[in-house]
Parts: sequence; C-alpha cells; structure tokens
Amino acid sequence: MALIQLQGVSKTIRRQQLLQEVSFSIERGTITVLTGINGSGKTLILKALLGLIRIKGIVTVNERPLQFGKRYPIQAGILIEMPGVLPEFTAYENLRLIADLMSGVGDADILRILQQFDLPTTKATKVRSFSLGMKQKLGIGQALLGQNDLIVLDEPTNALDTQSIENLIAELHRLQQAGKTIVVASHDRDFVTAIADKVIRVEAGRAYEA
Ligand SMILES: Nc1ncnc2c1ncn2[C@@H]1O[C@H](COP(=O)(O)OP(=O)(O)OP(=O)(O)O)[C@@H](O)[C@H]1O
Repeated sequence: MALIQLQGVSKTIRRQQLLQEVSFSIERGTITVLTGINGSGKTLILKALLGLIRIKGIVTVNERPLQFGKRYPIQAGILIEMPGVLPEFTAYENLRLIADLMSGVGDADILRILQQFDLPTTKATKVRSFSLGMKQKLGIGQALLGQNDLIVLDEPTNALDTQSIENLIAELHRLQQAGKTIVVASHDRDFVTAIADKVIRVEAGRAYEA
C-alpha cells in the first residue's frame, strides 16, 4: 500500500500551468527521487504532496485525501529551499529547539546527527560563522531529527562536499532500513543513482516514471 499517492495533480499560477496532471505513488519505506532541470516543477510537487499549496487533483496520505490548511496526517521532516536556521544559536541549540517540540528525542540523537554530518558540537561556534555547506548540513539534520514517518529533502546535496554527500547517502540508507519513507528532489545524477528506489522525471510540470 502506498503511503502517498498523487492523482491528476495540477497547479496554475497567474494563468501559467506549472504542474499538469501529475500522478505517481510513494511506497512506504522507499526512497523516491524527483529529478529534472531547474524550474521543471520538482519543488512544487514536494509542496503539493506535503499539502503546502492548494492544488487541483488529489493527494492521499495513508489512503485519505489531504486537505489544504488541515494538519498533516503523519510526522514529516522537511528541508525545502533555504534551511531555516537561527544564526545567533549554535548547531546544537538549533537542533534542540526542534527536539523540544518532539517527544522522545534526546541529546544523544542530536549529538549523533552533529557527528554524522561533521558539525561542531561546541557551545562556542554560532551558526552565523558557518559556511554555506555547514548550514545546509544543519538544515538536513533538522529534517532527519526525531521519529518522522516521512522525510522530504529538496536538493540536499547543494553546497555539500564529497564526504558530506557520502555521509548523507549512508544516513538515508540507514533511515530507510528503519522503515522511513524518503522523498528527495535532486539533479545530482550520482546521488540519485546511489539512493533511488524509484525515479520520477519531471519535465515542464509533468511527471514521468523512469
Ligand atoms: N509562487 C510562484 N509564482 C509563480 N511561479 C512560480 C511560483 N512557484 C514556482 N513557480 C514557477 O514554477 C516552475 C517550477 O518551479 P519549481 O520551484 O517547482 O522548480 P524546480 O524543479 O524545483 O527547480 P529548481 O531545480 O531550480 O529548484 C518555475 O517555472 C517557477 O518559476
């Protein structure tokens, strides 16, 4: 049974049809990757399946239709567009803020994420002094923290070095083994090949199963 299904999803903004009859399913415990050139519609599809934009068509989660503006039915960790990190706080404090909103996430979980992505664990280093790649890794860490059923990452390899991409691949495989469902948008071919169970090619607002 699919965790998420998109059926005939279309989106028009100012008379421009940006998504056209997008239909595909996301199976539980799999890694689905949306790939395609800049502006093809990957981010809009991610927003549609998260109920973040109003659409025509149907998105079901656990076989129930999603309703715009209603609470999302499952717990999701999300990185879309710029990472939402607070510059005056340390990496630990940024993750702690999210952990405090969740139950059962302790210091050990936070430290494991910091170590996995080679981020400073000290109280001295504020995020304001982080490089672009470090901020991106912290944004990924925010999405991976906690017991999320679904993890959605938009272009996670942006600004990451080779070692960090390898760490991310290992972490995504580990999460998949733990039964998480992962959806990623990426135009990084090697990364896509390394992680994808299913590839959805997005072209001019249409989606094709590769
Ligand atoms: N709020 C909006 N208003 C008008 N056009 C929009 C809006 N959001 C997205 N678009 C347009 O929709 C198209 C798809 O955008 P989207 O962000 O989904 O692309 P993408 O495939 O994620 O691109 P990238 O690889 O650059 O992240 C683009 O042409 C974009 O300009």
